[in-house]
Amino acid sequence: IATTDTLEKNLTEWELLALNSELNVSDGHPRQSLSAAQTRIIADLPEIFAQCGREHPADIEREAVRRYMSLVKQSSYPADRVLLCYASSVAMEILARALVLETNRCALLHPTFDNIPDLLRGNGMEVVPVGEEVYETGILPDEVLRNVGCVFLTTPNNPTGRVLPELQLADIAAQCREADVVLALDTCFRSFDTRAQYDHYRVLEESGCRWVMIEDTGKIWPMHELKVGMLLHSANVGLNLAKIHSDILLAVSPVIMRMVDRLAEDAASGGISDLHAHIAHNRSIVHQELAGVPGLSFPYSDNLISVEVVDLGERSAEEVWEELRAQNVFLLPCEAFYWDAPEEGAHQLRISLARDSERIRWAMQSLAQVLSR
Ligand SMILES: N=C(N)NC[C@@H](O)CC(=O)C(=O)O
Repeated sequence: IATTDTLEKNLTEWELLALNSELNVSDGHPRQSLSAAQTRIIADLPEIFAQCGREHPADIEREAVRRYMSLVKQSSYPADRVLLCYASSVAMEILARALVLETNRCALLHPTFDNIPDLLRGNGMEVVPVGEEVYETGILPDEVLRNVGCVFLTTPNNPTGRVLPELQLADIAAQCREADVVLALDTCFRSFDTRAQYDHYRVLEESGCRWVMIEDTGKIWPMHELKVGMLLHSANVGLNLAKIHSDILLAVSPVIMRMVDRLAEDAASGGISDLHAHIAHNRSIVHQELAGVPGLSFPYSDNLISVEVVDLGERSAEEVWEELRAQNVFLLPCEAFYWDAPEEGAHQLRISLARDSERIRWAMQSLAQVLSR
């Protein structure tokens, strides 16, 4: 029985319930222990803080962005068209505020994390769904393309992990160019999947379409929300993004930017492959611990991002969530990812894999025990 506090929750409100709990495998923010190299970087924060008093912020920002983009192999990013934000959701809010001055309808990938449609709708936009099949076909439905001012795609997608391949990006960008529609990409999870690391900016710039890209360090490193969102755009985007950005902030902290620089440097010299191995190991723990439970399935098996979805078959995800909550274990019900057809997620729970492995094991042992009742 859904208690009053579980009705009509957005995903982040579900995640808030888990935030101060013993076993939070709900939100996709990294909470695993630091590596030795990351511990050294944190120990250097006093020196990093002192450097920020001696160096120009622009130099620190430029170097950190360069290092991050090098890590995710984006060599053609426009270094002079980067707006830094406190979070990728701030970048999304800026985009939504700019878009609504030119169009009142946006096409958005379905399913995806619900703060995206909520931010668009909160700015007065109507949001129409586009299925993940466009990641295979590279073809946007004409009835969609002719009736929106923006197409917004998440790649890798959350929670499915589906990646928009290079050829399909090129085809979609060409369609957006021809229809004079802004193409926006949210790539928050791209560091987990090398299939999402072809040079997107070269493809976008070559297409000539009006494009906006959102990058995010918040899903990569366990920095207690010390992170940066990046909003990049084409020269011809024709949206007053910089002006709206200036309404919202002057600058992100150079301390965070220098920290990101150091973390990206370590990641490029082995840290990111260690992270991939850790996530893969945690995914295998999920599959091992649930192997004996009848009626379950993992619908997104080729997913490489730091989450895993389990389909409970006939079982209600919210009822199982409640039983787990009684044991202080928190997963994430998936209904709200399916923002245009919630029933499609009514039997799915998402597990965040960016945790220490024993926590994943405990949480899955609790889930197996609840499901075998
Ligand atoms: N602004 C919001 N609502 N942030 C939450 C978001 O970062 C969590 C997320 O993306 C995930 O759990 O997969």
